[in-house]
Amino acid sequence: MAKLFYDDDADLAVIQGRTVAVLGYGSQGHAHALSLRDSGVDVRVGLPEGSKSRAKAEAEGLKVLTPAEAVAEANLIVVLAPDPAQRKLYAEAIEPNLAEGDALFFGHGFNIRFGYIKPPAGVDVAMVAPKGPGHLVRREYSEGRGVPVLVAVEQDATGNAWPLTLAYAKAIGGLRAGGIQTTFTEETETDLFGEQTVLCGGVSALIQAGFETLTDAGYQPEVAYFECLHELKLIVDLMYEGGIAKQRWSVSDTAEYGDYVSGPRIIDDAVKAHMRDVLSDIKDGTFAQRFINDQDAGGPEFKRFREESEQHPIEKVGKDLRELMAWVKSHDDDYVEGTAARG
Ligand SMILES: NC(=O)C1=CN([C@@H]2O[C@H](COP(=O)(O)OP(=O)(O)OC[C@H]3O[C@@H](n4cnc5c(N)ncnc54)[C@H](OP(=O)(O)O)[C@@H]3O)[C@@H](O)[C@H]2O)C=CC1
Ligand SMILES: CC[C@](O)(C(C)=O)C(=O)O
Ligand SMILES: [Mg+2]
Ligand SMILES: [Mg+2]
Repeated sequence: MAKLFYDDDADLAVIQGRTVAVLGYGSQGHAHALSLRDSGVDVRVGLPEGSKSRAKAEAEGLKVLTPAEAVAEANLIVVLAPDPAQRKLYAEAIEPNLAEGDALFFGHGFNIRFGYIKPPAGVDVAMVAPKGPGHLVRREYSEGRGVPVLVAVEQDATGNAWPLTLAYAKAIGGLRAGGIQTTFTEETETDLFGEQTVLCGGVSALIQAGFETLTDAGYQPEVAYFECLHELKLIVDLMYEGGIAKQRWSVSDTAEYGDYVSGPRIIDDAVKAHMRDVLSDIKDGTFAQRFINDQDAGGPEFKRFREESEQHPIEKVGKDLRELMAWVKSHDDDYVEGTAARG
């Protein structure tokens, strides 16, 4: 049985006594910085000179410094810059400014698991990894709820790493939903597997394949969009509330019977064999090395994938249809559609 933690298992005072540097102010960084501050924690944000995010953090009244200055001031540093940027950030701004007894926190275990960052012996090394996108981490916290977290301690140099990790998890709302004790290895491998095969890669490919199958057969793209993408949210909401069983309770018997008959024809043993191959590439570092090599070269493969996927016909028909539904809107003011906007 997994070891679970809830709000009563943590004491906010443990982190309220710390000086925290949040490095990065993107999806997770803004959520952690704002919720830590709302939980009474002394926060500064570390961003390079010229960073586009500086104005956003300053507009929230947060103190913004360079990463090196923020680390030097802090005794708890949380690394929430993009994973491929963390190795250089660590070497240039974190390592030279780390002091004995500091705590180094992560939101994902990638750089520790694959050895791109090797912290010194005298610091606590821990992780609070939300199981949800950062914008939802903040939205849920603000509405009195929370997104579950995985918590791990890689190195307990001070003997205080666990109470500190749980206090951090509580401060961002994670223990309202529950924290599960794990290791950097388990979090990294399962997180990469989940996002590649199910949550992001698997679902996106499944939606596109369904849309293409219907439109290739002559059905209207608008119908295919509602069938394969829009309604997915409504179906997943039922799964979120009551598991797959609740979804099967609400849909028609026709749909439920078709689910049993055709689901295994789509997700068959060949798909599971591909999943095992993906897991193998994750565990032996093949995926990590490919990602880091591409990023070190300026991300040519990543940019090409992003541009190609944004040209898929489902994006155009979806944009047009969403504009006709006033309640279907982006909750995130800084989200702009299109590669050009994201840079
Ligand atoms: N996205 C998510 O929901 C989740 C992410 N995680 C993990 O959280 C961590 C952060 O990911 P995510 O929030 O997606 O990251 P983002 O891509 O959203 O981070 C972008 C932010 O980092 C800043 N940044 C870029 N380079 C540096 C640098 N060298 N020093 C300081 N800041 C920098 C950017 O500044 P600028 O605006 O100037 O570009 C921007 O503020 C990763 O470890 C990730 O795996 C874990 C769970 C979910
Ligand atoms: C599912 C993608 C994720 O792992 C997440 C939001 O949990 C990520 O890396 O962004
Ligand atoms: Mg994840
Ligand atoms: Mg992830």
